[in-house]
Amino acid sequence: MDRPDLHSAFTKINLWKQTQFRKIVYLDADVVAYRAPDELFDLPHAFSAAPDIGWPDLFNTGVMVLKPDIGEFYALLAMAERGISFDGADQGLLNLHFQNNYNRLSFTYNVTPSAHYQYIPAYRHFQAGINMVHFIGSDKPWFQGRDASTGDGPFNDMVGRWWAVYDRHYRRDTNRTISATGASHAGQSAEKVPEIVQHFVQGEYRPTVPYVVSVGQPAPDDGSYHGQPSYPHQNEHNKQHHSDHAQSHHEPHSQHSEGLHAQAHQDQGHEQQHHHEESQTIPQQPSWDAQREPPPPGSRPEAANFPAMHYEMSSDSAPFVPPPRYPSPPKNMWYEVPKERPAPPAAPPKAIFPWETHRPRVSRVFADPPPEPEPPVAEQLETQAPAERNVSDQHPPETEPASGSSTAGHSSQPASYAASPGQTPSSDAWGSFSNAWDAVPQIERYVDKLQQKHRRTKSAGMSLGKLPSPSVSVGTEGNNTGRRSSKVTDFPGDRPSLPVTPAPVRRPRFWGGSGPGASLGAGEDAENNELLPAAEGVPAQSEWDPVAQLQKLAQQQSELLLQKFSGTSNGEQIAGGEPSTTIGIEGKEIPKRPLPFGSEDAKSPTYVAQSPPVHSPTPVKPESGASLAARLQSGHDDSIARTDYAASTTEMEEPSYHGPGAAFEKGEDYLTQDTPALPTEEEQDVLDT
Ligand SMILES: O=c1ccn([C@@H]2O[C@H](COP(=O)(O)OP(=O)(O)O[C@H]3O[C@H](CO)[C@@H](O)[C@H](O)[C@H]3O)[C@@H](O)[C@H]2O)c(=O)[nH]1
Ligand SMILES: [Mn+2]
Repeated sequence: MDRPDLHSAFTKINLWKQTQFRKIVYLDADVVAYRAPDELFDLPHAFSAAPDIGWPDLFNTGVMVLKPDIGEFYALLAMAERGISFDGADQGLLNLHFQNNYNRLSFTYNVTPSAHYQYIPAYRHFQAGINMVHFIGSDKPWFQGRDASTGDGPFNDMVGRWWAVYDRHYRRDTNRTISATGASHAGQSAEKVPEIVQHFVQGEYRPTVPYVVSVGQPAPDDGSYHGQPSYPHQNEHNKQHHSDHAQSHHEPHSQHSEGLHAQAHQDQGHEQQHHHEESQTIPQQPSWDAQREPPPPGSRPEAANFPAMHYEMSSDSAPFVPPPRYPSPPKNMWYEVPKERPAPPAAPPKAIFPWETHRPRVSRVFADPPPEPEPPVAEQLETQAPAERNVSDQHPPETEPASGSSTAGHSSQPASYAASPGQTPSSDAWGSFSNAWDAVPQIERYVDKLQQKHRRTKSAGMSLGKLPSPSVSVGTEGNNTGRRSSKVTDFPGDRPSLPVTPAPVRRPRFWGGSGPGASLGAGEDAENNELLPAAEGVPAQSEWDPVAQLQKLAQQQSELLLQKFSGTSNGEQIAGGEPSTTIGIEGKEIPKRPLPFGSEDAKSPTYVAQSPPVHSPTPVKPESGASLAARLQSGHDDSIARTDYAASTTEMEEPSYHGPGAAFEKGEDYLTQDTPALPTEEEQDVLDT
């Protein structure tokens, strides 16, 4: 940050080893307290801090409430020794350590003004509740001098408060007469401002603007600062300040019941307590200008209802003597030093399917998309993976293989497309766009011929483009048998009228896995279905009992097949290069075998009984919502990822603890394996020598 002045900021971690204290409220030296934030000591949290204005996901380390903890200390020390901090100072270190596991304090405990503060309405809204102000950055008020921050605005308001505190403690008008009644300051003038103060408060001792004696402002008798500035420009400043702060500096809980009388609150002399230097005005009442008039007769005593808390600066002049030694790290302490930067995003997943690496480049653009996509080119077909073919009856032709493509090689021309009449776009589709080929009569004739052929094929009851039955795939694409055979809802003939594909859903693995019985009605289709809209007329998922439907289908299929294949053997020939299409289909009946062990009573997770309420999916293995959620989030568990959570009403439990790491999970033990503890001091000595 180019802040060499922060060279010692890491020493803040010593706060955590002050275990003689139950709780520490730490304030940066550049914090000014508008009131004493006593309540912070009662926070139950181990660590609290307020958001940082520069990056509000972070906390600012200028105000911290912490429970000293020797374990935390050694953890922080381990980081500090490695220089782990994204800003080179304590804020970068502590934010890495506590990350999001901190109790967020209200911003009013660490209001960090800046000269370019944008959110003035918020400041105006909340300013009455400000507890502490923190002058972050290198431009501290004492370097800038009091002339640097005059005028209206939140920043100058707050800088003015800092000077008010400064003046109360250090103002010595040695060579300046502040007012006509300056004689009352004679006693003070004799005192010397400590050199160190003069050194730091450069703005005060090397003023850029000559001070002008102000006449006519009565100086307070006790010499304390009463918000009545002594210099003309300060007067200006404070008048604005005054009006800005109307009704703004009441101590939040104090009752000003006698509000009928505007009051000038006497400052209590301690900045931590009450800064009612400004005359308070109650807006609905005619205001009394404390600077010009005496208090109205009969007004109540000023500040009569203020709490009588009193804070003294410590008068203990004994220097701090650290204890001879601090406790060693706790036994079995396990601490994983957090990574300074988040891990770089994982590389894109490795390509599995051929089309991921050989994706054809899109070269044609149509102004209006045709009703049906253009036919695929042969090269594309050859790279189609079998898994995609399973849904050839649902995918647009673009991603759909022609059946002929399985006999790869002869399909490097449009003919291969036409060999799949099932996918020939309608003539309407062709009419909606044109290309150079349309003018070539030979091509037109060729297409006509194909279409005739297609019609014949159709009438013969064979749909060439459809997926073969399980046994077919054995004959055509041996290595893909497993995948293709999982499809039981494809029929060599017309599709049955039964609704077989309900609204697209994800299905869990246990329903559709690779086991022989489990392949019924699931498999890859579920994934592919996701991309597709629900078909019209298809029943809602909730009404669809796959077990019943599949049995019905199995029966219908056998009947259908028996019917078809008893008479139309030429269907195979028309199939164009797939002579084995029907072999094995006959007599192939989906057996009524039992469901896989353990899932006998299982309903499809997407099947919902007709009676409310809706139930969540029934996993094979019962699992708590929280761990489900965790696995779901991690994205590692495929079976979870495929579960239909949209239908689930399971309440996801929020983890109750966000500790720094798994080893610190609440209620759990440390990792079973011991990580070597930090060396003891004796060991360190040996190591050092
Ligand atoms: O010579 C020094 C310098 C700093 N400090 C102490 O260290 C604190 C931090 O320095 P400061 O100048 O206040 O830093 P900020 O400008 O407030 O910068 C931000 O960044 C710092 C480094 O991360 C954090 O310590 C601060 O809390 C955070 O507000 C000071 O308040 C002092 O308490 C000293 O005691 N002596
Ligand atoms: Mn600071």
